[in-house]
Amino acid sequence: MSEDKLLPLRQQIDAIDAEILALLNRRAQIAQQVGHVKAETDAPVFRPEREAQVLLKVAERNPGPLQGSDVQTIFREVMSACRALERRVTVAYLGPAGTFSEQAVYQQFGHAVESLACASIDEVFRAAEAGTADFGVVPVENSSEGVINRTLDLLLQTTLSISGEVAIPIHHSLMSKDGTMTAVTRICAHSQALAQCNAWLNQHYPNIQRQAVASNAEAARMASEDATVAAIAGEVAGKKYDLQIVNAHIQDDPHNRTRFAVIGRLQTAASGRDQTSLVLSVANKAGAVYNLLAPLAKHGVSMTRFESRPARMGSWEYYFYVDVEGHAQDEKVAMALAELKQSAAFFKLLGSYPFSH
Ligand SMILES: O=C(O)C(=O)C[C@]1(C(=O)O)C=C[C@@H](O)C=C1
Repeated sequence: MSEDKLLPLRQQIDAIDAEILALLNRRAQIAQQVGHVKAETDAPVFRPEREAQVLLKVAERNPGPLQGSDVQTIFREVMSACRALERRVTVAYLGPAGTFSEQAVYQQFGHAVESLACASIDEVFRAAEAGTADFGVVPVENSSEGVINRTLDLLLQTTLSISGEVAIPIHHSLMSKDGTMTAVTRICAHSQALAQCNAWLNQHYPNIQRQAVASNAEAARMASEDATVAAIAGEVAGKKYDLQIVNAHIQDDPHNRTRFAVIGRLQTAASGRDQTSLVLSVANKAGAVYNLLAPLAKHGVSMTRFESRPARMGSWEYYFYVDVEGHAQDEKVAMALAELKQSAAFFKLLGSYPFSH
């Protein structure tokens, strides 16, 4: 009988689990001591640069057979639980629960956090600015649909910094109460999700009405109460509202991803592999943008992202959202930024934080 063979293997697993448990609690005790040291100087509990270093190190050291990314998921939760012994941080996000924004919160902070669902991106900023939340998580850009304008506008005005970045794959599923489309007369989702699945919907359900609603989670809630509604949402939202999958992964771009910014009062220290975000504008004359960016090339700083937004002041002026490799305190980045600041009509450092791709 295979059970006879399983028993000794399970005994070995039990013994190893006891060792892991003892080690985890030893680690937690040290984290508590770290917490006391930090409390003496009112130092920040969440240290994104340190967590990024720990996660990088475990992936590098991992001998297998466990996959590096799975080991990182485990250690993210270990650090989250240890951090919660120091203090449980509160993180505001664009709700309701079950959205990809909530998933981004857990991807950055692990599950031992207090997550605070907000009704709008503005409210996430307000919660973090007012201190109701320690951090906020806001969507910045979707790989198929482009930038989230409201977030870019609010980053321009806020007193907060970007302290981290999370990119998560966005997989949409078509779901209904019974897992079929028999009774369905309406497909509901957030307008971005409808756009991201447009070609698939045209091909498979060209004659079913589509309706944009406030969020995919709201669509899932509607579908759970009404058999004539199907929702497009992530599977987390589907599970939350007990929906069945009609078709999984229906987004037109299989590599569809959304980047989220972690915003807070914290200025993240250098981790060794960092990125810096800034906003610039220049006077409207020929060659101005080219000249503006010259200091980056001069100091050998790579630009990883360049996005322009109209300044909305009547004239055709633009704000440029630029990401560069490195931390603002790295010597060559610091020199390049000082020169950029001198020549730009407007300069705002949004923050430096661990590189996450
Ligand atoms: O090293 C610290 O500063 C800690 O508080 C410990 C720890 C960890 O568990 O490793 C926990 C929280 C911080 O965000 C970083 C790391």
